[in-house]
Amino acid sequence: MFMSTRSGVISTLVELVRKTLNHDPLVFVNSGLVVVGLITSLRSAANVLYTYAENICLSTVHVRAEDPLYEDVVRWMNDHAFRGRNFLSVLAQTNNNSDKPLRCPVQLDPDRLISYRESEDNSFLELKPFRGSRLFRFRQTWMLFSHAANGPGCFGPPQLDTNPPLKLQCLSISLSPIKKFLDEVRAYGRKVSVSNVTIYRTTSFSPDVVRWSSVASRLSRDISTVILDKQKKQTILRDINEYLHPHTRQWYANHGIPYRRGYLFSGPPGTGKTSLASAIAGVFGLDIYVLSLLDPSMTESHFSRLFSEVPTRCVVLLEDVDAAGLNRGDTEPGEDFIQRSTKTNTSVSLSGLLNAIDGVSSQEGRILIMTTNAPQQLDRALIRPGRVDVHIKFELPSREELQDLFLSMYSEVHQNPQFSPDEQKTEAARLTEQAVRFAECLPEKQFSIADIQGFLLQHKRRPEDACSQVESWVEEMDFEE
Ligand SMILES: Nc1ncnc2c1ncn2[C@@H]1O[C@H](COP(=O)(O)OP(=O)(O)OP(=O)(O)O)[C@@H](O)[C@H]1O
Repeated sequence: MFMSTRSGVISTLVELVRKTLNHDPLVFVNSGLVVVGLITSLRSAANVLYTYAENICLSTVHVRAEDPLYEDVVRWMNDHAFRGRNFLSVLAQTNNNSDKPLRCPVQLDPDRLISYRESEDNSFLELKPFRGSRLFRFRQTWMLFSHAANGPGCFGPPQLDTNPPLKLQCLSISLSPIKKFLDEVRAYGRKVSVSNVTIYRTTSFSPDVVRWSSVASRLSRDISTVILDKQKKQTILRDINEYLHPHTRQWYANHGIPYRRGYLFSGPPGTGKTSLASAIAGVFGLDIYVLSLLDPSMTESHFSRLFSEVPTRCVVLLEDVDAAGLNRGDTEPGEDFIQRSTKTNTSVSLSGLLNAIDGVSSQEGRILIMTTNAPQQLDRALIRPGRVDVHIKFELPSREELQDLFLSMYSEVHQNPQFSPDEQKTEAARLTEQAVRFAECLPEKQFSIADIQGFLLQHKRRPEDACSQVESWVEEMDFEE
């Protein structure tokens, strides 16, 4: 009964369409089926052809997200192949890294507060091509750049926080066109970031996936702005200079010694350990890879993998190594000390740390800098030669260092280009005299440079105020302690 009603409705509908269009509707249905079939067959044929071509005449190079090359390729594509082209799917981001100085609406007047809401903002909106495939031409060769959204077969919004690898392809039986492209990309990356230091930190994408990601690219700190005993500064610079020299690498290889060098920077907080590490990276044109043993997402296997994934020449900065509490504890003679650790604040064991530093998979050519406030708490195994080759002790500043800090803070005062050379000389002499006075008002080896810098920052442009108020600041600080 129900069946006969339904077939009745269908035949009425077919009759209606036939009368309206003057054609048999089944012809449309059949034609539609043929078109769909054709499209499906063409797509499968294209897929087969593509796979075939990929195997025999398409060169393909994959670039993993954690490799520094990834950033270089993306930067090159944005600055060249994507420039001036319209894209419908882009990643919008606020770029705060502009080096352009903020134009100030009015002259600085200490008694007049300025609201910047209405003023020019030096951050800008960047729209970057994000995911998808783009065909572009590099030196007469067509190349395909692909940046997948999600894994194959996934629907939904793209995962913005995970970076799948990049794919570069070109129609060639040799990899040489892509290799040339990558050489160009690297050279461009070096040119753009010549005076910058890129800082990489670990990012946890999931409990199993912890990767290096670049978190900042900054103008490198001038080594002369780091206040440290000249002898110590020279020692470390000479040592690193010699270590990085290509002949040294060969020397290590000839003598069968693993090509690695480690430095320990110890001293009270705020004395310049991290500042020196970043200035060193700037001097030698290296990037910094920061690792923390206290990172809750850091397991022992992540730690050793990340250590082995850093590039050949870079600074690996392991900050506050003492804070992890890694040491062997009190051991009986002959006891396997590495297994017996005292209570720690990290899931990386002492043996895991030692293995990462100089195990077989540890990267050669890198510079390891460990910083600590309490070197006496470090296990001897961690700081033995081979793991720590040079120990630089940072101290609270001496009188001479206090003067250096003062002069470095107010260097623009006498270098003012509006002064004649004679005026500059007079100003320089006055500043030196103020620096001596300032340093005499401060007790030696009591405050850290960070403390004193904090005070000087309150008088950025007025060295005479810093001189006249430093005594009361010392009294205040003594009282607080
Ligand atoms: N020796 C120094 N020369 C120049 N600036 C310094 C020096 N020491 C500290 N500072 C200033 O103090 C601040 C903190 O310095 P930094 O982070 O390098 O100290 P640190 O010794 O690494 O401290 P912590 O042990 O707490 O990590 C920075 O702004 C830095 O400019």
